[in-house]
Amino acid sequence: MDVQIVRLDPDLPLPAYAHPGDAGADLHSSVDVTLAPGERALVPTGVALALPDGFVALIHPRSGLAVRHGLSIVNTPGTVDAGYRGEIKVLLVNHDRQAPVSLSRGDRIAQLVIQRFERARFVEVATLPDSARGDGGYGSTGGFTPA
Ligand SMILES: O=c1ccn([C@H]2C[C@H](O)[C@@H](COP(=O)(O)OP(=O)(O)OP(=O)(O)O)O2)c(=O)[nH]1
Ligand SMILES: [Mg+2]
Repeated sequence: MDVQIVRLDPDLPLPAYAHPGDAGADLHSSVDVTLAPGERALVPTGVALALPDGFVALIHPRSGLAVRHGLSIVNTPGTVDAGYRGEIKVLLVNHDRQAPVSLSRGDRIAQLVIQRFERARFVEVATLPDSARGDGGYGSTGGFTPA
């Protein structure tokens, strides 16, 4: 599928899939930034998209940065609406308790997953149909015993 993209920062690479079959295209930081433990920052990526109607782009964290540095995204997954024409930004957070995380311009900081979605027409009813789960949730099926 073609998706129109504008490079707001001419020297940065476009988002790219690392391997055939990957769901996420990596987004690059357009700035150098250091996050202290617990700190968050809205990091620009230097690109803007025009998604076709019926599609959404979700901004997911990268697992390697999460494992190695405790780096995640506050509002994960971030939602990029089809009608949004502004710069895509990533709200990074450093969850590490001790170490700051330094990112350089050009680093791959997050990944963009483009999906189709359904638009609901909310039909109000007095009662919902029965289901096997009912209102059970939040661990109703059991969990695990921590070691
Ligand atoms: O991580 C994100 C989340 C959002 N956006 C952009 C695209 C999205 O279409 C727009 C609005 O996002 P969202 O709906 O999550 O934010 P909101 O707080 O509801 O703001 P608004 O009132 O503008 O919808 O901001 C990003 O660039 N990165
Ligand atoms: Mg919104």
